[in-house]
Amino acid sequence: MAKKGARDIALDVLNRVEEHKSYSNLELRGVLDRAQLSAADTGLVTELVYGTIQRKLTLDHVLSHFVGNKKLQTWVRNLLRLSLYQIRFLDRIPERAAVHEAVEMAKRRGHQGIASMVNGVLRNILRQPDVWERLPKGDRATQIAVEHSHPEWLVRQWLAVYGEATTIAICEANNRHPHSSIRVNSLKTSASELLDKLAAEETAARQSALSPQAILVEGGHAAGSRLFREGYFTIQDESSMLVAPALAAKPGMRVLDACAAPGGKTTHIAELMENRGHIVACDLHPHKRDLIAQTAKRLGISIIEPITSDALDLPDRGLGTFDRILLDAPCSGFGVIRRKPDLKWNKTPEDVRAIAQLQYELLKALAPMLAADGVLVYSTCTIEPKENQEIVQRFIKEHPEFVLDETLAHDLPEAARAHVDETGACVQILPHHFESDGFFIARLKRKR
Ligand SMILES: C[S@@+](CC[C@H](N)C(=O)[O-])C[C@H]1O[C@@H](n2cnc3c(N)ncnc32)[C@H](O)[C@@H]1O
Repeated sequence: MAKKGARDIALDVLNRVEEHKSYSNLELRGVLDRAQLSAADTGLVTELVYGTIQRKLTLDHVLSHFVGNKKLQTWVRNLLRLSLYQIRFLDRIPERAAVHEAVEMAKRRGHQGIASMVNGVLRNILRQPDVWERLPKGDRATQIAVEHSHPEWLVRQWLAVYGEATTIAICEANNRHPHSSIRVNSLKTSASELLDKLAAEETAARQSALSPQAILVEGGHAAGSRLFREGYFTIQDESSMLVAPALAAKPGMRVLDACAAPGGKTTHIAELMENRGHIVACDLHPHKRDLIAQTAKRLGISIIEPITSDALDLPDRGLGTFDRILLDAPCSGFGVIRRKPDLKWNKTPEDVRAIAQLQYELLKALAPMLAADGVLVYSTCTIEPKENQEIVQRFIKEHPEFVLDETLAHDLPEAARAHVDETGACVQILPHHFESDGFFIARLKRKR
């Protein structure tokens, strides 16, 4: 059988994601592992899958003018979306090539009738480029949702919280390519030394504007490199690198990281503690315990004790109190839509309500484990106030022994300080601020 090309493989992934309601990153990884493509084709398949999912609503809106209410088979709809994505959003693929390829794929997978329909629809769209500017009937929320391809309920929610300009900026940032960033292992090297080492290996890299510990790298192959294997760095988003400094843990302290896997922040905390003290790193899922242990070993860290437990049960495990507690809570993930485009289509307002309830329960359960004068950091990779500011405000109200720590800015890098809110204790990074993940961090203190 002839080897499948990049577009065929991308179409297979899109079909599987839709038919099995599965995650595109998992489907993609499985297919790419088996297909053994060149680096260029791997990049193209990834771009086609993520891009088509990311822009789905815009593509469907344009298609609706040409196919009306016609019921299309899943693969035919996905083929049209995939081809339109290339035509509209990828400069490097000539329009004719995209149409030709789509027609050939339709012939191979279906029959001449489907191929003619695909040909007709795509050529009609090419003849009417102004169709991309035709907004749907409805209010601004409907229009922004279609133009920037986000679910309408989410756009409505963001409009109410952030206003129109910021909502559009968030949506646009979500549709751009994420940077790849790495965190320098300060136990082993410095940012400038690592930049030299990367240059010697001809990896294009530059210092991040957000975090002094972050380096932006081109290409996304960092995990396969010798420097990674030897523990010089960790792959982590720049915004996520603000959390460990916010905890302000000092060498020798006892620290609890309650939702720790895969250990990105736990290992960062250990590096800032100069690998002195003790960190209990808890996660619900037994298989994730090994991930934390492996990462710690690779980085040369010995102070992390990974454990498996529901964080809600931790107070009953006789662990004593801690000087610092991090709750990097499970969340809707709406700050990382750039990396996981399926998220925005799969999550519902009910999911947000349910996860907010769990977040509050976790915070409440961990509170008694913090020593007097201790610091608790609550963080999420979402931009939903229901999972962020509202949780923290409710917690403070119901726990008079805690206060918001208004000195958070002291422990944040200069660039992030402008985004600390009026309480002085919370920071919300939005995806367009630094082209990094949307992240929320709050710092609370237990009174003496
Ligand atoms: C946002 S992720 C943590 C990321 C991690 N802090 C890092 O920086 O690598 C949330 C984690 O919480 C875990 N989790 C979810 N519910 C939990 C619970 N009830 N108790 C403990 N861990 C939980 C998930 O398995 C997931 O690994």
